[in-house]
Amino acid sequence: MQAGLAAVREAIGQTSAVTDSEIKESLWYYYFDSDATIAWLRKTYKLKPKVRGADTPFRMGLPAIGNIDEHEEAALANYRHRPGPPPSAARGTSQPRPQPPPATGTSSLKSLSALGGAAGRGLGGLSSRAQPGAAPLSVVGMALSALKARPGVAPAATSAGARPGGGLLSQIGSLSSRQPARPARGPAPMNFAGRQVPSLKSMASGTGAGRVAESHQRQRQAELGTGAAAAATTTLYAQPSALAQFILGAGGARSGAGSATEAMGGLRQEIAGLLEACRQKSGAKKFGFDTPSPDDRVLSAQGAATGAAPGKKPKAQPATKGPSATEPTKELEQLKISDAPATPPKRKIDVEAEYAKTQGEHDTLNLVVVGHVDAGKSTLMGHMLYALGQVSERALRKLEQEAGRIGKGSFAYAWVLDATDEERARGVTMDVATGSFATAHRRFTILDAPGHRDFVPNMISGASRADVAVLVVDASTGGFESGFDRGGQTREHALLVRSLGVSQLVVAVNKLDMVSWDAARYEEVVARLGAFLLSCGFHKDDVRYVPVSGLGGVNLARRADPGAGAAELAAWYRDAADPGQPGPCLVDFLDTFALPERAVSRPLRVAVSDFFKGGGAGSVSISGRIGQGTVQVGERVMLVPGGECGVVKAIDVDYVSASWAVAGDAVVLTIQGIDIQQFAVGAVVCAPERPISVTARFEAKLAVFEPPVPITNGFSALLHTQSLSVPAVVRQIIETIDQRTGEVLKRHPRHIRKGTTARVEIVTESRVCLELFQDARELGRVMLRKGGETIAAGIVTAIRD
Ligand SMILES: Nc1nc2c(ncn2[C@@H]2O[C@H](COP(=O)(O)OP(=O)(O)OP(=O)(O)O)[C@@H](O)[C@H]2O)c(=O)[nH]1
Repeated sequence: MQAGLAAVREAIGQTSAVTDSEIKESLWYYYFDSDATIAWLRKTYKLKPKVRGADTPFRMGLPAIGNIDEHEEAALANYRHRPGPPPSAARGTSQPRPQPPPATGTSSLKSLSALGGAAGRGLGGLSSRAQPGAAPLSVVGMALSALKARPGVAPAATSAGARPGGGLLSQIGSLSSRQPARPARGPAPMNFAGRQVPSLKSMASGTGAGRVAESHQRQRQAELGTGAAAAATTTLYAQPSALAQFILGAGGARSGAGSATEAMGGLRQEIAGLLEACRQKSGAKKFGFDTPSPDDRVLSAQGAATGAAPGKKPKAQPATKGPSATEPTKELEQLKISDAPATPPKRKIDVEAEYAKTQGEHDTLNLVVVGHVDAGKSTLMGHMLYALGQVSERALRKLEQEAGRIGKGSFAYAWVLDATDEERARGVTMDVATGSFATAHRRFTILDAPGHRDFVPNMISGASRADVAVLVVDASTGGFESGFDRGGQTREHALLVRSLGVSQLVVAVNKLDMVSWDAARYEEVVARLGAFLLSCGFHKDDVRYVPVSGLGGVNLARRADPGAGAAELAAWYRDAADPGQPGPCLVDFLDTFALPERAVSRPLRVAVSDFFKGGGAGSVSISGRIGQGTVQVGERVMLVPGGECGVVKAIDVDYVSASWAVAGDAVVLTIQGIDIQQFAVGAVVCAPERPISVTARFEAKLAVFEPPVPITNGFSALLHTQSLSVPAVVRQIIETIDQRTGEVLKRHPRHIRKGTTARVEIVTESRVCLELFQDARELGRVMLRKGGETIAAGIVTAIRD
């Protein structure tokens, strides 16, 4: 603690704004991660870094990742820990505490079910895969909605800030109970390699984080080879924790691994002694091994079921006939290492065949809604859902009353999607909200992304799950300009969605009521945006423009909407094919989006965008989008990193329980058999026979946008992939490339500037799940951000380490 205090003090300087006890408390809260503590303190107390980058230590043998600025620090603090308030915030200290970092970095699945509309009841098209007898809104979906909708409740993390009661035992209890309580909402504490640090308890018991350490250790041993295995084993143990020091005494804590092991041995003996005393007191008999064990009984029952002689185990081979320790068996000799992928196990349902039967029957598209802050995204979507009958009249009236009560009446429609208290009080979307609706030929899952620049990482998380996008622009005087000019999110969001593989876009030119439905203003916005979107890589034919008013509900769900302003619009906005008719509305355009091809035959990949305890004891529910492959109830899946396997107990597709799901579906998977501490945002649920690669060094082809300074070797930035962000360094610029021809322009240039395409080698601070773009498009895309701006985006071309 003292060392951590000194390090943090050193980094933030001798300021009287932060007391030692606050630093200690923050350190404790962040599990002694000095980086996160420093980032949080700086952000909260608005402290300037003493020496830029001095507190960002050298990790994993990479070039020092310096120059991380406050945006990145804040983003990192959020992404690494996604914290709730530090314990003292909940306890109530004498001094008013600043607000903790917001819990961002997750997508929030805000169900529309609570609104009483059809959304919560689910839509057609899933009937063929619905679980027999399934409730329309599954338990998981409802639990999820209830948990997320509850104000200020972070699922499964409610005890994190609880003040332990008095007494030594309760304090010890609280020490151990804090650890599992937090990861329900966020990842387990990480060491410098981004790996989960095992607690003493779990190391001793071989459960939870202990298993993480073991599996990482195994992985590390495999990486290093047998010779280095012993060294790897010792280096993986961290300093004894406060709990360890308490149990083992200060000597044990001080004197390193050897005496800690001895002390553990002593502790085990004491525990064994205590157990024996308990056994004697309770009168329980020691198991003598002269009667059938519980295992024997199970085997015997299985034998009976399969027709084998009940109670008989398979006969052991006489020792003389068996192979000696040095003599390989024939079977062993025949074993060969093969490059061919392992054959996937036989599954109960032929999901591909089932999917083929349902194709065309209301295909689902994931629709991300993006645009500058306050462009009117949530209002537009909320009003459209209401117009489509997804939100009941009663629910809307309630929202109007509630919004009016705090003087935010104009946000009533936005509140359909902005469901948290903080979002409503601030009038700003902070997290990705989801909902679903159907048009005549399509089903949509909405991902309403935040527009504020502070929440761009959340926007990336939403957009990385999208097939198609709606870009909302504010056409009011000055409104369009503030979003479109440098620093506005209209440009950044458009670039990001395109870089994330979205090629079909509808631009909703919103708030036209504020310029009296001026056709010239509409044309001006379309012309300026059109040129920019082409430069982002959108094809002219894949971009549609629609004049609307989200607040007035004009031109959203019907062409001839009766809303105020509809007549003015109809005066100049006509159907190109039939000028006698008003022009197409927003829903008309959404209904004509082409369906992207789904990679159903590829190995399963679901990037975890959120996770929580749910679905019964020992189960964890994860939300995410199936990037590729298929999944069915009862199937074995692997979580990477970690490599632990579990079984899928339940699947929810758009809040409806289903027995299978395919690439493109936004799902909640309930998985049994993997400890919650293994889960983290950015982990990937995979097919066990073809897991995704985990890397800290790879090559990417990058398109450079507008970096504040040219990118050189050693340039540091934040790397974003799916819902994950991690510090990274451009280790080497390999070559610049002609974007059109692919021809190499220059090898090893000293820097790359705006508009360049280049192949670079990137190293990341911790290992991330990535795949070659050619193998898995979803997980083969990366983005670099610095100073709160996206500076480059690209695809993974080679995995090095
Ligand atoms: N006059 C007018 N006001 C609108 C319109 N659409 C939205 N607004 C107002 O614009 C403000 C912002 O609306 P939101 O829907 O919260 O904007 P947003 O883009 O979702 O905001 P973030 O998600 O926080 O970026 C609210 O006061 C709305 O009432 C419109 O068509 N006309």
